[in-house]
Amino acid sequence: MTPEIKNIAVFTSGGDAPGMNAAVRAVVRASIYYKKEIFGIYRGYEGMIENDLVKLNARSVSNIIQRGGTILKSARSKEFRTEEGRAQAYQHLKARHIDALVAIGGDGTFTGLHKFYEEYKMPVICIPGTIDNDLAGTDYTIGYDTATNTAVDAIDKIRDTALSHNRLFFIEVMGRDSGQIAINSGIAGGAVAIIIPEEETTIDQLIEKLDETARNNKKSSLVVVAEGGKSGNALEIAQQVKERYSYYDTKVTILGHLQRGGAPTYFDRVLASRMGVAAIEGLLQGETDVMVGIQNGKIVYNDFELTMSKEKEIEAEALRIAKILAI
Ligand SMILES: Nc1ncnc2c1ncn2[C@@H]1O[C@H](COP(=O)(O)OP(=O)(O)OP(=O)(O)O)[C@@H](O)[C@H]1O
Ligand SMILES: O=P(O)(O)OC[C@H]1O[C@](O)(CO)[C@@H](O)[C@@H]1O
Ligand SMILES: [Mg+2]
Repeated sequence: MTPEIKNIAVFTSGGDAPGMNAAVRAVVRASIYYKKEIFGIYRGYEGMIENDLVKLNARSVSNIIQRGGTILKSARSKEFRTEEGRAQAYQHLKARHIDALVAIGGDGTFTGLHKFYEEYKMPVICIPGTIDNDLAGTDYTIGYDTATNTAVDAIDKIRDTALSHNRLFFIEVMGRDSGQIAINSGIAGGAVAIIIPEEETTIDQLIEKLDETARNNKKSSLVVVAEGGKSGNALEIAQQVKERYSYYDTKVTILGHLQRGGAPTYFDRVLASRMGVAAIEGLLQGETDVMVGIQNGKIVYNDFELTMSKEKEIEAEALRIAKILAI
């Protein structure tokens, strides 16, 4: 029989994402509801290795549901990738009588958590908190909705200038190796082309599309580019297009980290609240080495292999309509 869980620790890891605070709040309050002690680890795996944790109570998470970033801070820890680093983290957790972990982060965070579980068999559960929405097994990750809305807002503003000056803008959005933000901000922002890592778009194809729409009387255009695409980043793509196609005055805007900040949308707050409660309930029911997910509106628990063995696909429907609408 698995020993009873009494002391739980929660942390945020990888890139911060809007809604992480709402998830921390839900984890803390659900733990207290189920009469468990709850601790917060600062700076993700880095804080675990450095024994940087504090006991939390219901008031520790007051007034954070609406805030971007993460009150627990976040980090990318090189040391946790090593056996020695993870051993040190385990020693500290053991000394503090921590007997279960809730991680809020992306694919990297879940990978580290899985390794830790395999080595020490401490019950662990992951909540997907990343703007990238790049985890299979969940329709949405916390922060993705907010980040995509931020991108759309920026695209709308750039459109004003594109229209006023008859320009072609390449707008780079975030998503390490993932076109999720790009595809949906591109559709919502009315992009003429959306370049994503999951689908090859050659410079020839892009110029052909721009030319076709220009012949259709289009005077300005927006191209949304996901970072890390096969044809290069937005600057490189824009340069290649500029060299061969001079119809437009071409500009590039990289949205960067502004997509990670800001108040979470209602969607991310509710998602984070549901997932936070589900993480604690799952742990207490014996779920371990799993990620909480949401599929067709219902909470699910997916094991590590299932989550990581497949790439999250871009919906074929989204790709199809993006092309139909760009004429
Ligand atoms: N293979 C691994 N082994 C051990 N730990 C890992 C591994 N991969 C990642 N981690 C740990 O997880 C941390 C977070 O991973 P990463 O930086 O990839 O961000 P993420 O969780 O994927 O979030 P995001 O992509 O949104 O920034 C890493 O800094 C590292 O400490
Ligand atoms: O600059 P940082 O913090 O390393 O993060 C950049 C990466 O983090 C992400 O935003 C995910 O949080 C990726 O899309 C991006 O490549
Ligand atoms: Mg990641």
